[in-house]
Amino acid sequence: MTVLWHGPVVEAISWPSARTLAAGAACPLKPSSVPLAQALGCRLAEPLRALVAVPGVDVSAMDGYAVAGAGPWRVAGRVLAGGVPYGRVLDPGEAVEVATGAPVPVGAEAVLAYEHAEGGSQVPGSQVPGSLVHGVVEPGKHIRRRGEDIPEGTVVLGAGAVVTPVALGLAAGLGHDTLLVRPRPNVAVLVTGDEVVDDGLPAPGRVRDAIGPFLPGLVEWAGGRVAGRVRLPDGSAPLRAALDGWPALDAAMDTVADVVVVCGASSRGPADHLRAVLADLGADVLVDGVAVRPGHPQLLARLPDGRLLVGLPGNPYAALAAALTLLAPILRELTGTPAARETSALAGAVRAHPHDTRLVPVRRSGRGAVPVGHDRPGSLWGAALADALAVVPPGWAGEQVELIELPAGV
Ligand SMILES: Nc1nc2c(c(=O)[nH]1)N[C@H]1C(S)=C(S)[C@@H](COP(=O)(O)OP(=O)(O)OC[C@H]3O[C@@H](n4cnc5c(N)ncnc54)[C@H](O)[C@@H]3O)O[C@H]1N2
Ligand code: MOO
Repeated sequence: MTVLWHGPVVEAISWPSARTLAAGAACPLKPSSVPLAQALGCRLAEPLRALVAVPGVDVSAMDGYAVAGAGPWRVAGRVLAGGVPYGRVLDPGEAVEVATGAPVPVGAEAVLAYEHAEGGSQVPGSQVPGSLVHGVVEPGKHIRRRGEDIPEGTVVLGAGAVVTPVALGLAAGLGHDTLLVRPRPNVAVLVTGDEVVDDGLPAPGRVRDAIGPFLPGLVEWAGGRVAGRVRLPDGSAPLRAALDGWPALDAAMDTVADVVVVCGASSRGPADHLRAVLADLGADVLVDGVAVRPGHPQLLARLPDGRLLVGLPGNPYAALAAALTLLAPILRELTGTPAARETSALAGAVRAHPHDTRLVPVRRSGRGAVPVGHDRPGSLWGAALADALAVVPPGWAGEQVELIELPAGV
């Protein structure tokens, strides 16, 4: 809740300084070894190597006959993928019926696919041993040699690569059960405000929580995960209890939070208790107000145990702007993710602020970034229409602007 402020005015830092300071306040989390499925979306903390060669032995690439020497070939046996390998060296003039992926016998020089063989059985796999097959083969045809796709020990992905669904499949194929990754930072979310309700139509004087619902997706997109969300009534005691009782918060989330986010209570009214509680706890306030619109009353503090706290304003669009200014750079730094920078011309009328950076919702187009409007601090409408926020510096005179990407849907 915001009420009139009668205290001293604190100088807000510039928007670029706030973002740099936030990134600088975090250090990459210690790498940890996790089962494959849990590594999805994380970044590799070490290069991914092939623990085995692919294929692991010489195998057939086709269903047919592994043959030695010139034809015709007398069929001497059959090997299926996963079956018992053929026990002896194939002599010239001999063939072994093989399935795709089955190891070819030592001595085999090529594989004759069923459809190119004559004299063999019309029903694959039902070849009468001792019968003759005819055909034309090129040396080495349809045999995948050991290590031909990926030699053992090869680095297939570098440290820092994102573990995508495909990378998980690759890692499994190369024999990995676990991966050493930068873990996803755990974020605890505290939503304050007596007027804030979680479901249904808000009664007069109430508002629906519009910040709690966008944070999990935003946090995930920036490399972290929301490990728990706690609703707090207004007042310093509940906030103090939640932050002072951080171990209790960890226990409630069943994990250790790396970052805590407080929604609302960030402004300067006597009823906005975050600063007082932080002072009381002995926290080190690193950012206290940023010269940006919207999102002015955002806050970054280091708690006495070293963990970081981000204070987001209660107005939802202001909260989004603040989350992209302070929270996203912290999460990227914790996961060792380099920041991507994009610039664009602005295709539409935008008025710069004399002192503050403006974050303007835009849609990228061939003509440049087009402002979509509907950008009042209390409304997420414009940001929902947009795919990026344009960073319009104070006094901007029409030059290219930086774009901050907005989290896309999945
Ligand atoms: N005297 C001053 N007053 C205000 C200043 C200032 O510098 N001096 N800054 C204004 C700005 S800018 C913002 S933004 C807000 C931030 O206020 P708080 O962070 O303290 O948040 P509240 O006062 O609790 O709420 C503001 C507004 O947002 C609504 N709200 C709160 N939480 C949620 C939520 N989870 N989902 C949706 N809407 C929420 C709340 O009902 C209020 O309408 O302070 C200005 N005042
Ligand atoms: O953070 Mo406030 O938007 O700047 O309304």
